[in-house]
Amino acid sequence: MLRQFHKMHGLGNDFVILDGRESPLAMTEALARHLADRREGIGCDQLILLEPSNTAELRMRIFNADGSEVESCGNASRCVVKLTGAGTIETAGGVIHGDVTGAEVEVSLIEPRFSWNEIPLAYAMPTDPVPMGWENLDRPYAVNVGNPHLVFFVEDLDDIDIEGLGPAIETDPTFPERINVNVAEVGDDGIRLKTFERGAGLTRACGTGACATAVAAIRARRLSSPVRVTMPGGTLVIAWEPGQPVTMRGDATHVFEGTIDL
Ligand SMILES: N[C@@H](CCC[C@H](N)C(=O)O)C(=O)O
Repeated sequence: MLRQFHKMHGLGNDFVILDGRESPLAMTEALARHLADRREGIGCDQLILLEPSNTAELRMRIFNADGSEVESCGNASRCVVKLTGAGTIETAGGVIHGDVTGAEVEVSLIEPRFSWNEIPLAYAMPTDPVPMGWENLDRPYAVNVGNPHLVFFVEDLDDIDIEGLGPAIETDPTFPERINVNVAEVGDDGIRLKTFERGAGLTRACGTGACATAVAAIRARRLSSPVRVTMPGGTLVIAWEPGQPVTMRGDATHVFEGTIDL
């Protein structure tokens, strides 16, 4: 069965996007993993499947490169807004609102959540910060912006072996649904950030990670909104006021389209 796909990225966080709105596609963990494979498939950090929605203009399902289906993806939602023109997108993590503003795309995610059972954590404990540590990373802030994030603030981002520490933190039993791991350095110009993504590893940028990190910094009164978050792939501008959804603005790039035999 031949299917058309689009390859897009947001700041180097890359996606294969399949449109199942008119001809449905039964996605499995194994098929998602195969398509995401950079040697034997097309290659991406996340596979995105578009489907019809009863509550928004379309539904977006998100599969990490390891095949796991997850709730939200900030960079992919900007790409889907750019590709389809949709102003509302249903995800398992809530409805996302989007708007193209010149070369950039702005999306508004859900109102962030902070309770231990909303992250979720395995046990009742504080989340601002979580009283835990892993080697030279400790006392992270836990934030759910549709998907679960930990945010570690450090003095020097370049001192941290995030690829070495990421897997143990992501899969720690404290996080029953695993977790995305963000390491952030606050500076005069905003935040420098690296994210070890659940199910995908170190990526060049993570939109929900940038949102969770900016929200944690604003809550801790280290910065005020809007916040520039610079990742290896580029910069996003994140805005948030307590009690409101968090918004993100940045590039979304179409790379190519093609056909694959499934
Ligand atoms: N790259 C994404 C987040 C993708 C999902 C994440 N790895 C998870 O498992 O929750 C983004 O731009 O937000």
